[in-house]
Amino acid sequence: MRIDVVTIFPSYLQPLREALLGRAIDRGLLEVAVHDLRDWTHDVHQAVDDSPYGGGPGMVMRPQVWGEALDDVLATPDLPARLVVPTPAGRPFTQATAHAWAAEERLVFACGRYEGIDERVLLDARARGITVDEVSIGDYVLVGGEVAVLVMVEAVARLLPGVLGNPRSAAEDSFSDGLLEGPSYTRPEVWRELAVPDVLRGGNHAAIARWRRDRALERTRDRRPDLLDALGPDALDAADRAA
Ligand SMILES: N#Cc1c(-c2ccc3cc[nH]c3c2)n[nH]c1N
Repeated sequence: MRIDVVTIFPSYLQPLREALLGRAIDRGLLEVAVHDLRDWTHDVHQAVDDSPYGGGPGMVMRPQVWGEALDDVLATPDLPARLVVPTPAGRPFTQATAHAWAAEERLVFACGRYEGIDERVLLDARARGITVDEVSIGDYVLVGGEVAVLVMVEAVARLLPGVLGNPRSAAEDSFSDGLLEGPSYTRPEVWRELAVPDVLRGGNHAAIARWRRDRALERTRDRRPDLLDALGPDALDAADRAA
């Protein structure tokens, strides 16, 4: 997968080259290119924003600069691409989104700042046949799109074949079966007088699977009842309903 990020703060994306993702890049599983939006300005001040039509607080990012940047970035390399624009006004970015995007050849992320990007940039891209996704990583407001891109790139990249050491991790993590993951334990057996649940040390794999499912159901019921509602009535069997 090829990922391009356009931003006025390229250094914000440096964490993508650390740890697991850095190793995935080094192994050629992922290609990441970060572009400084100011490279497409032509004035001495390298202006990327201007006052909003209609008034209001803050500034809006100029369409000319974004248009030229996306023209170049989307054309090189010329791969089928999905343009992703993080925004608090976007559709929710979920694990399902991450799975869908993991199948893409290329993702191009446009990081807004200030009050966002002039709407015509998105309209123009769509008019030229580019798939444009306006997405939000949560119901809170950030200062710019860069942090959201870090979140989304990590969520997508970890699903790419070979990136995670154990592919079962992605298959069994939270949301994979519609539920939150239950609690995890490791050695020692007892720590500060707190013992690991006996079932996990017993070796009965069916009992362990049942216990883990029950803990996941309890946690989901307690913290995210909306996920249970989304599962629908047939998703839970009698044992689940008894949990
Ligand atoms: N995704 C996302 C966001 C944002 C966000 C994204 C882009 C910009 C550009 C200026 N301010 C921004 C906030 N805030 N909260 C979210 N869940």
